[in-house]
Amino acid sequence: MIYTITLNPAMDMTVYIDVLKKGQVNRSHYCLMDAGGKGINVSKVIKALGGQSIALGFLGNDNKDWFLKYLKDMQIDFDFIFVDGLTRTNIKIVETAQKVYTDLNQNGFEVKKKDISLLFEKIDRIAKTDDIFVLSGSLPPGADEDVYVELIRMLKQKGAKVIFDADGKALERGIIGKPDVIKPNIHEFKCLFDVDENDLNSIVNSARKLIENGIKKVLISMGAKGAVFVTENLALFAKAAEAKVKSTTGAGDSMVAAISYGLSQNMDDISIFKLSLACAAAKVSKEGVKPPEKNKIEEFLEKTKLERLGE
Ligand SMILES: Nc1ncnc2c1ncn2[C@@H]1O[C@H](COP(=O)(O)OP(=O)(O)O)[C@@H](O)[C@H]1O
Ligand SMILES: O=P(O)(O)OC[C@H]1O[C@](O)(COP(=O)(O)O)[C@@H](O)[C@@H]1O
Repeated sequence: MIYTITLNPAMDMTVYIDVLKKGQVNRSHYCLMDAGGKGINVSKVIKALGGQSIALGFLGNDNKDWFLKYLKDMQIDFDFIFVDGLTRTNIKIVETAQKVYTDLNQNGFEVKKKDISLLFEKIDRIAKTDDIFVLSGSLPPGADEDVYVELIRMLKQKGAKVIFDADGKALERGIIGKPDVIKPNIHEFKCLFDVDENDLNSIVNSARKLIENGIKKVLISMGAKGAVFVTENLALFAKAAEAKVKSTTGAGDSMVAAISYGLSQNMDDISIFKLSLACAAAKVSKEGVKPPEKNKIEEFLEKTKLERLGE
């Protein structure tokens, strides 16, 4: 089974506006609301691919009804721990004139020690050998910065596979637990290594250091510039597919969904990378944080071209 863990979910409000004028009253001509947060988006795209996952993590008690209905309508299974307060609302501003995408993410509800204990107990109870766990997104206030490394160690001890996607300190600490796969975007990767984002070889060399330390696969996404995938035996690059971009939110999560689905289907690394690129391209073609359709993913899959690096 694939489990996604979202410790800091979000209601994503995507606001479409021609141009955002700072310091003025702005009026949006179109607005969409989606249940989001990294693992939740991963679960949505796994569903679109025809797979199954269970969404775990925390959810705020005060606005849980809307969130749960959204997931039920999408036929996504979940088993959350409810905490005091509201699940945050994250605002995604799409400026249609210049195609500028701006995110305004909140901190989120505060979790208590007892919430964290319940999470560890639940995961300890659930996790079995060969399960796939996706751990992704920011840590909510109150969560110790070592929560991810501890979860990863526990899951690996049980023989589960771990895919990890986080930012800043959470990423820095989390990789100490040696997750099987990580998917930083280039900005997150640059917090780990001082690389020149235009020099693909320097990115590959740095990713190899993580592989030497026990991480098996590293996918570095680079927005509109494409992505690099490094494993023990491979280093690949692909340009981003030409897509009519309607929202970039959830593009990275779609790649994580493709990796977890691919691993669950025993796909080889090349197929996993291609599927990641196709899912991301199909996602950016959708408005708000709606998951892509399977036929769109398949269309992009046919067009995906890879280049080998470092040979
Ligand atoms: N503006 C864009 N145009 C085309 N593809 C994009 C665009 N933004 C993202 N993508 C695709 O989505 C992938 C993930 O996007 P990225 O922004 O790097 O991840 P994250 O959402 O984690 O920050 C990219 O590698 C690319 O394939
Ligand atoms: O937990 P964080 O880092 O604040 O990120 C949460 C945000 O990221 C998203 O999961 C989108 O992530 P990506 O664009 O990186 O795929 C949103 O749904 C959510 O608002």
